Order: sequence, then structure tokens, then C-alpha cells
Amino acid sequence: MNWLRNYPKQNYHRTPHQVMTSAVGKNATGLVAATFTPLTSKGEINLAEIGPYVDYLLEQQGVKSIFVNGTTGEGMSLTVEERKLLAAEWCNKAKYKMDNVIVHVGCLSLKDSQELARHAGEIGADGIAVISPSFFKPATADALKQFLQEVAAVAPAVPFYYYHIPAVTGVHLQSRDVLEGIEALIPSFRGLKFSGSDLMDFGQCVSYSPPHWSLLYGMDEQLIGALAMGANGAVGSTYNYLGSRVNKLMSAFNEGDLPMARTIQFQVQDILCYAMDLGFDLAVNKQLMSVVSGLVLGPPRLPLLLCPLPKANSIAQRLQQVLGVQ
Ligand SMILES: CC(=O)N[C@@H]([C@@H](O)[C@H](O)[C@H](O)CO)[C@@H](O)CC(=O)C(=O)O
Repeated sequence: MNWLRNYPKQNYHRTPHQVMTSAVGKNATGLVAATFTPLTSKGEINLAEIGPYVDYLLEQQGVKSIFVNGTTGEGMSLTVEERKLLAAEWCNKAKYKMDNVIVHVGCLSLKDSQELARHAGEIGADGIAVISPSFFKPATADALKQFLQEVAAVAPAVPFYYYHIPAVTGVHLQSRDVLEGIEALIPSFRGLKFSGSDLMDFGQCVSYSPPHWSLLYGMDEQLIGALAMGANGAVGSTYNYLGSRVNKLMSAFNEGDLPMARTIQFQVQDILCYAMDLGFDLAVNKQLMSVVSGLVLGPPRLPLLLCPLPKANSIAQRLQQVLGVQ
């Protein structure tokens, strides 16, 4: 009995971690790196670094799916034109190599979101994701669903994901309310990227979801909790440089080796606690990725400020110490 909220009961008997194939495209599962956007030292997008970035993720981290132009990619700080050029280059370089390229197309303007969604369909993206508008915020889940529906409608053949990240958008609508009846509005709807800490809301989303949706979790520090709730995969910034270790966490979890999965989760937490004590934001995260990977990712875009190198070096050192422990 669902006594938490008064939702109509669904009877999907969903098997955790398994996603059925769907009529529209393929679903994203497993580990997905939310990519940083390479910029030149002058702050222009640096497309030349994208090919090496894709190869780094595949060869050094064993990460086969990416989520581009999202929060980590500073998507909301880029122009529509820049986002198109970046999305096209990520798709081009990942083609035949990666499993999934999901392009985040959310904007404050519905028209801009539609333009990016249409473009993502044209360049062969495997999926699109949309965040809630956050300046004028939707008053209700229905208002948000109308916005999502209008974006999805211009790219009906592209799998669509709703992207929930309340700490950044300030939109605290329950995702479960957003999912209610959504496939009737958006036939291409294929899942949720949930970057919130409310595991009860996430659990209710899993409980409601049909087997052909993917439920992807986005708070890297507590992934194991979401896996226990039935997440099909994870999207996050730290998988850029911790992907190889977190792949082991996922395998351990799937094999029922909870002590191992927990050990790795605690290692991720150790690194993040260390970083947070020093002050951890996207600018620090981006610099850390440059230090760890050797990729030239450049500065963040204003209003974010460049992270001093010694700070990123110090976190990278901690990361090496922690990863040295098997
Ligand atoms: C607020 C934020 O940036 N969250 C990250 C996490 O990966 C986050 O960096 C990590 O859990 C460390 O706190 C992702 O959820 C963001 C993300 O997937 C994206 O870039 O779209």
C-alpha cells in the first residue's frame, strides 16, 4: 500500500537496475559523466579538446556515456550558438565510441530550449534533458510539465529526460509530481536525472516508473543510497575523474557485495569532504579535472572565478592517496 502520498497505484513490478528497451531510442544506464566545457584561456569554447576528452573518459575511466552542457558544463552560462557547436562536437567525437550522449537543452526561454532540442535531434543526440526554468519559476508541477511538453514536442524522436536539481534551480517541486501522467504528454519521455538529496521523492519516482524509463541519480556522494532505491545509473561531475573507481562500486553493488560498495562510496565521500572543507564549487571541480586528467579545460566562465592551482593540486593529491587504497 502506498500510504506516503495519494497517488494512483501502478503495477509495473519493475526490476531494479534493469531497463527495458523502448520504442524511442536507447536508454541511458550505468555511469554517465557530466562533462566540463573546455574553454580557451580567453574564455572561448575550445572544441579541439573534446576529442581527447572523450578518449580520456573511455580509456582512463571506463565511462561510456556523457551528459553535456549541463550544470557541470556551465550550460546556462553559454550562448545558444555555443551550446549547438559544443553539442555537435561531443556527438561527433563520441559517435561509434560511446553508448550515450545526452544533451542538456534547458534554458530560461522556451524558444531557446526548443531550438536546442531541435538541433540535438538533427545532430543525432541519444537523448535530451531539460532543467526547470529558474528565474520565473513554474508555480506548479503542471506548469513545469507544460514547459517540458513544448520542448519535447519539437524533437519527438529523441528520448527525453527531466532534470531535477533543486539546489541550483530553487525549484523544489516533487519529481514524483512531475512524473505523474507525463508520458501521456511526452510520448518520448524516457526518464529522470535526479540531482537532489530527497531519497524518499526519488524512491517514489522509481516506484512509479515503467520499466522502459531510466532513473539516473546525480548526487555522487550518496549514490549507494539511490542504487538501493533502484536507480538504473548515475550522472555526475566526479565520474570524470573517479569513474573507474565508481564503476567498481556499481559492480560490487550489482553483485551484492555491499561492504565493497560502501568502502568505495566512503572513499568518494572522503575526497569530497576534503574538497568541501577547502571550498568546493564548479570552478574548483573543473580545475581539479584539469590537474587529474591533464586535459586543458581552461577557466570557468564568469561569474565563476578561476580556482587557484595549489587548491586543486591539494585535492588531487588527496584523491591519489585515497585511490591508492584498494
Ligand atoms: C550541483 C552539482 O553540480 N551536482 C553534480 C554532482 O555531480 C556534484 O558535483 C557531486 O555530487 C559533488 O557534490 C551533478 O549532479 C550535476 C550534473 O550532473 C550536471 O552537470 O548536469
